[in-house]
Amino acid sequence: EEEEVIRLSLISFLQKLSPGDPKLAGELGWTAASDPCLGSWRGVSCVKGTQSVRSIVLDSLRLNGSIDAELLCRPSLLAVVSLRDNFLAGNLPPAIAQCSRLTQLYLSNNHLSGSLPSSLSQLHSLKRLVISGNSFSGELPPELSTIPGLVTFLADRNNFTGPISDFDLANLQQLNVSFNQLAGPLPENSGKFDQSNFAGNPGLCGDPLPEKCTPPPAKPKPKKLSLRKAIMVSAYVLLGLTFVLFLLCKVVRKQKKNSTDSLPSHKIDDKMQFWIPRPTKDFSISSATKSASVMSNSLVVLNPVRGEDLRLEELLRAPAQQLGRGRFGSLYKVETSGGAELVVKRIKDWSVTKEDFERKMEKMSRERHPNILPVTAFYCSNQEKLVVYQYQKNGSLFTLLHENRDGQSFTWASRLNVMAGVSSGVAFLHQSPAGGAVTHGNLKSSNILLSDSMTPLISECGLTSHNSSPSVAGAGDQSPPTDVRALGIIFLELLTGKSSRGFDLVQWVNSVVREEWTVEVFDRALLADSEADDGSEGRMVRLLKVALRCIDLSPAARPTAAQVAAMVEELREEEERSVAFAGA
Ligand SMILES: Nc1ncnc2c1ncn2[C@@H]1O[C@H](COP(=O)(O)OP(=O)(O)OP(=O)(O)O)[C@@H](O)[C@H]1O
Repeated sequence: EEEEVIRLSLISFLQKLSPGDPKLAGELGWTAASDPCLGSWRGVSCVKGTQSVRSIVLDSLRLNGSIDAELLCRPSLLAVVSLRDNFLAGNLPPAIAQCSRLTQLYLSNNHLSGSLPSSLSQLHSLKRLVISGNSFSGELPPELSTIPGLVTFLADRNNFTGPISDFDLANLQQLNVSFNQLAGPLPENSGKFDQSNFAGNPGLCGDPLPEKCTPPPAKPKPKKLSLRKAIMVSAYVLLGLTFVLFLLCKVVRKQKKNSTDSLPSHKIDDKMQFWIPRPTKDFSISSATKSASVMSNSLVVLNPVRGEDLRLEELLRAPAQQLGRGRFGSLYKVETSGGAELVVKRIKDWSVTKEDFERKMEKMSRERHPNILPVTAFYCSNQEKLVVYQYQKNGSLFTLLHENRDGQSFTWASRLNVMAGVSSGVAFLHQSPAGGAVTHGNLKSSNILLSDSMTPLISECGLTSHNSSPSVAGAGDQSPPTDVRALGIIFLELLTGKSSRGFDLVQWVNSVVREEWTVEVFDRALLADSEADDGSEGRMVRLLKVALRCIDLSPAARPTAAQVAAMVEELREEEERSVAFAGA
């Protein structure tokens, strides 16, 4: 009964959010006949193992209606509501206080107006309230700051007026009230925030703003003058913004052009083709055929594939599909006549000698680690260096994060497992006991593959030279701290859900963190993850800090991969304990 009431309430809530689009509920799978907790309701997740809705995330859906809080608050354990980047209008109804378990409320970038209901202060569990970019007006209710657990309050770009001197900032970790019409002295403790969080309020004064509050109030100026000033300031701001926008457009256009220029070969060609069809000076099909018997003897099989007698000749003749052409050569998917699916990396332009290469491959075959993709076989002559791996049908971490179209969610716990696995694999490479460390040199999310059981496997280990001699091309790139930096970027991709291809992820994360908007960097999918409890968010922030240390500009300041692995493992164990505890 109760469940049905909740279902119908939520459907009506959604209908009121999108009055112009009656089909939306159906499109999102919100039907009275289906269960919100069985995964068919998009944007809804439930408390693990229960029928209780925990979060509702309906960002960027062009919703243009209004919020009916009474309908929204029916599920008694509702903790997260996110309706960002829509066109919602009307006010935030006082009945929002009925969502008594609410911890996070995100309403930024809508057209909401009216004053904030003071009943918000009854939300004792509220931790984050984000209402930036709306048209809210009136005073900020000071009671809001008495919610003990409130750590984030972002209300920039609204029309709030009046004083905020009664605000208690002791517990707040993130605050932004910039670009409103607030006035008067700033509250105590404001100095712990950057002044940009108060900017754009001409009437505010006191630390950290440059305007001092001490001088007696100046004679009130005639209204006309201040209006003129305001118009002038707005004109300047508008002019500035237009200029910045213009620059941004240019940069984006340039980046787009660069990325298409430099990566045409990443397009996967579906046509099956013979994979060494082009006769080259040193190596042609005819020369390959002529010496095939010699060559088949020299394919070194390190990890036999069951039921297959792998021979070079067959590899060369098998139909192949080019998967990519990267910095270190081309990659082909090959299917043998016995049905084995393999990939062959054909290494090009590589300065390492045949002996070095063989030594490296054999060393890699002795050193096994659960997160390192083993080399199946390799071939090495003066003209060709080939490395054969098993094809991993679950693809790479890059694909899973950035090209996963079937909406299957990549949970916080699995991301944490990937981070633990990858850092442990890199630490192993760097410390490998069997004579000399190996640096990867080309670590990135497309080189992390996922096994059948979704275990992360680092591919292409030992393919780059770790010789630090400056005479080796690109050797400057190849040091353990460079791998650690790459590890940091992979962590950032996992935490933000954003790709670092054609996008300066590091710069973006740094800018968001500098503005003290830390939580805004996280992937929204993580927000909706029903298994991620309140403690998980703290662990996300700690991992973000680990990632930021990994990408420190000074290589000497970065932690070692082993230290990273230990930190991640600790967080992973904590997460497991908390899930076990919650389930108990
Ligand atoms: N063993 C494998 N199984 C399945 N897919 C793979 C395997 N190895 C690589 N891939 C995928 O094939 C694609 C092409 O790989 P390739 O190594 O050529 O590209 P890259 O990683 O971008 O370049 P590079 O490593 O040379 O810098 C990538 O998306 C990669 O994730």
